[in-house]
Amino acid sequence: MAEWYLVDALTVRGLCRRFGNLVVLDDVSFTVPAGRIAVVVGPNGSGKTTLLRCVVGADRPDDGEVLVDGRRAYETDAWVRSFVAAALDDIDFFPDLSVVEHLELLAYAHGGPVEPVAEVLTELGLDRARDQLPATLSSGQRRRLALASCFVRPRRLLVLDEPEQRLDVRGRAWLADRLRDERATGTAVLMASHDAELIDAVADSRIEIGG
Ligand SMILES: Nc1ncnc2c1ncn2[C@@H]1O[C@H](COP(=O)(O)OP(=O)(O)OP(=O)(O)O)[C@@H](O)[C@H]1O
Repeated sequence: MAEWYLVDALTVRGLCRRFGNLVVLDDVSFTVPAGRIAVVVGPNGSGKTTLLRCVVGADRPDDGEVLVDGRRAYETDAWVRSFVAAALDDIDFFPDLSVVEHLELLAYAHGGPVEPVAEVLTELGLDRARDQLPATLSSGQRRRLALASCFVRPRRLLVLDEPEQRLDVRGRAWLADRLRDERATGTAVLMASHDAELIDAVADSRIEIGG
C-alpha cells in the first residue's frame, strides 16, 4: 500500500453553521485520507455548498474546525493555497484575460504549471476557445475552465462543488476518469454531487447531510 494512504489530507471536526435561526450544518465530522474520494450528498438546501465553502475558507463555521494535512487551515496561508485546489460555483474570472491567459496566470502564481497548460486545454476541450474572454464562453465551457484551473496548479486536496454540472455526456465520462487519476496520484478529493452514476463510479465514501 502506498505511504500516502496513511495520511488524512482533510479532517473536519464538529462543524456547525447557522444563518440566523436556520441550522445548516450541525456537528459535521469526517476525514478524507490522501488518495480517497469523498462525496457529500444530500437534498437541495441541505448544506453541501456551505460545507465546501467552510472547508476552503470562503465561509467561517460558527463552531468546529477544519484541519488540512493535520494543520488548522487559513486561506491566506500560502501553504494552504498550494495544497488545496477548488472549483466552487461562484468562481470569478478576470473579464479581460483569455482562457489560456487565465491558466497561465494561475500556473505562474503557483510556481509554474504542474501539468502543461496546452495539455490541460486539450484535455478539457478548450483548444478552440483558448483566446476567448470568459464572458463569451458557454456555461459548459466556463465550467471546464474552472476545472482546468485546478489541474495547472499544485494540489493535494481537490474540492469540487457539483463538478458534473453543465458538462455534456462525454464531459461527464471524462470527469469520472480524471477523478480516478487524481486519486491514483494520492490527491484527496472532496466533492458534492447529485449525479448518482458519477457517485457510484468514483466515491470511496459518502458524507450524508441534511437527510
Ligand atoms: N449566506 C447565506 N445566508 C443565508 N442563508 C444561506 C446563506 N448561504 C446558504 N444559505 C442557506 O443555507 C442552506 C444550505 O445552502 P447550500 O447552498 O449549502 O445547500 P446545498 O446543499 O449546496 O444545495 P443544492 O443541492 O441546492 O446546491 C439553504 O437553505 C440556503 O438558503
